[in-house]
Amino acid sequence: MIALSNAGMRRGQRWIFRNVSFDLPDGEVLAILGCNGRGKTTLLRTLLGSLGLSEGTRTMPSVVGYVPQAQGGGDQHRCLDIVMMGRSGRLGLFGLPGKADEAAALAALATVGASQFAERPFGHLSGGERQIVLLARALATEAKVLVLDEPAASLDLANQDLLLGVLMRLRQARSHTIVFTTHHPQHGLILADRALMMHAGDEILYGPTADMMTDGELARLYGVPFVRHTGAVGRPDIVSPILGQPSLHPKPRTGTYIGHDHLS
Ligand SMILES: Nc1ncnc2c1ncn2[C@@H]1O[C@H](COP(=O)(O)OP(=O)(O)OP(=O)(O)O)[C@@H](O)[C@H]1O
Repeated sequence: MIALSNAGMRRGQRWIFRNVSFDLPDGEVLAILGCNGRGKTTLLRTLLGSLGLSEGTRTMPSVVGYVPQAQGGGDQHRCLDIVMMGRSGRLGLFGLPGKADEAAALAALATVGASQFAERPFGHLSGGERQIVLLARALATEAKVLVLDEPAASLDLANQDLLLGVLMRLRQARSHTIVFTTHHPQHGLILADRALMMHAGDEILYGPTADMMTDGELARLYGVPFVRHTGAVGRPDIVSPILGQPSLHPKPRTGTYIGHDHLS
């Protein structure tokens, strides 16, 4: 089980989030939703332990597979090397990766459908391709908990489908406990057993996805009304068996980006 209890994180005088409590059973998937700047990445980083909590407690295993938001660099490293870095936690202090580690890294690349990238420099890949390779690195850790920060953010529809397919298979196998943040509500509906919704004013809702991610709650979260389609064949919005059921769309409206500066 992974958990936060009455967790809060403050930067200076400003609370980034407060009153966050959840306990996610082994093998389940949690989606974290909220508007830009609501504190999702900060929450993940406190869950990972790379940022300390200002209040409350966390329960996490020591080894976690982490997929960060889009990452640059890596011109000097083949994708295989990047994925092999996921093995470092399994090596001793001065240990060097061996054939078994290379085999595990190649298997992880195959799992995400990215074997063709093994010899290519990581820095030469597109943002979406890098995201897929970073998922392979997380799988290569053999950690039972995966934490993904907006994993589909820079992926085109085909690669979203690929990524969701991999995560769906992990979910079906119940082999991993998975936490991910997303701006795609339909990804939460497709994948997650539970949802944590970060509303304005430190209002946190947590529970089974079907109870949390209602049209009304989503509309309240994002400040836009939602229309839900449930798998009608031939609709232009139905793009794949995975992405298409169900799909959610904000009702068309005029206007531009809305900021959500909810914090004092
Ligand atoms: N190092 C920092 N110092 C001070 N404030 C920070 C720092 N990092 C993030 N913040 C602030 O914390 C708030 C939450 O940021 P965070 O990145 O966690 O939000 P988010 O929900 O992940 O946003 P997005 O959906 O846009 O990725 C933001 O207002 C941000 O400006």
